[in-house]
Amino acid sequence: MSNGRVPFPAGTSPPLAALRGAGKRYGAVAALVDVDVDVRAGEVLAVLGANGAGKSTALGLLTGRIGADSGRAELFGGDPRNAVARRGIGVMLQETRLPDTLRVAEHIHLFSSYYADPRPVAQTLELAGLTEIAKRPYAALSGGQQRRVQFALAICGRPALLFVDEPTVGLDVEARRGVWQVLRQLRDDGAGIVLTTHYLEEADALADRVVLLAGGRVLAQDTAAGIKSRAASVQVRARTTLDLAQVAAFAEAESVALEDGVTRVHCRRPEALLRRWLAADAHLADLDVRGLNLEDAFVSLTASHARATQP
Ligand SMILES: Nc1ncnc2c1ncn2[C@@H]1O[C@H](COP(=O)(O)OP(=O)(O)OP(=O)(O)O)[C@@H](O)[C@H]1O
Repeated sequence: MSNGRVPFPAGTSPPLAALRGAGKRYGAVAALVDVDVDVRAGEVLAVLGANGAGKSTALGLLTGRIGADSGRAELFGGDPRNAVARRGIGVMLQETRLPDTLRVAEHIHLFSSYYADPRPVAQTLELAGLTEIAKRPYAALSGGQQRRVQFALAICGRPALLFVDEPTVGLDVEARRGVWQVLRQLRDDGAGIVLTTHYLEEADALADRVVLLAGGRVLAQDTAAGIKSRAASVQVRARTTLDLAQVAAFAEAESVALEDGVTRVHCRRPEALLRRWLAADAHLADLDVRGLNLEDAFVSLTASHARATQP
């Protein structure tokens, strides 16, 4: 265990940060409604949801950037708006403006100086894959390289709790895998990590737990495997002469989509669906039935939520 933190048996450590019945409105928009979430040491919590679901608002409350209208946010047992509590966190936001003229290593030196026990700068550079470009001015970096600098600034202080908002957008495959590896290493060293991402493959690869938000509410909070099992359990794909509306009208169909000429249906009772589909289409072809990955589960759960909340 590094960083001098005391290990707790899994599931028993007090949360590093939490939302307790938290709500936030922007005028008529309820960005978050009665949200309960916590994140513990040694886990990656992925906060998932469609655009506008409330992910950034949840991160804003947990990091003290915005205040809750109802309920509360906690950081290390205190108020996240307290600057002392915030010293224990590292944050990588979606958009960050940094002085263009400073060089990569200078940025990291400067940020490290804000923390009580920062990592050696050379180690931060190495972890973020920046060693070769440490002397380059920030303005001379590509978008992906600038994103890696922002990641370096979030981890340079050895934070007990790290917030990373879409950390791998714009990164090439190798850099993305590098960030995943560092996040896993920090988690294994005992840090808590809150990750938001639209790459569900990324959440599947990294998350110990997933919070799925829709319309500002928690739709599901579970392990990735648990989320998958809550969703419709099977995906059926086939080429069909029926149009999408005809397939969507099948009683068993939870959600339907057309991709490259293949119709995809999420359902709980594939046998019943198939009997109906085969009876309706004598030319059904290229049939494929399989379990859901996290992306399929996300689509299925959010589609059921949207149907349930339609006026
Ligand atoms: N400063 C603001 N003023 C007004 N409305 C806001 C503000 N910030 C967020 N909202 C609204 O609150 C809701 C939740 O927004 P939020 O940014 O938390 O969603 P998100 O899940 O992070 O979305 P995305 O995936 O697009 O980043 C949205 O309807 C958004 O338009």
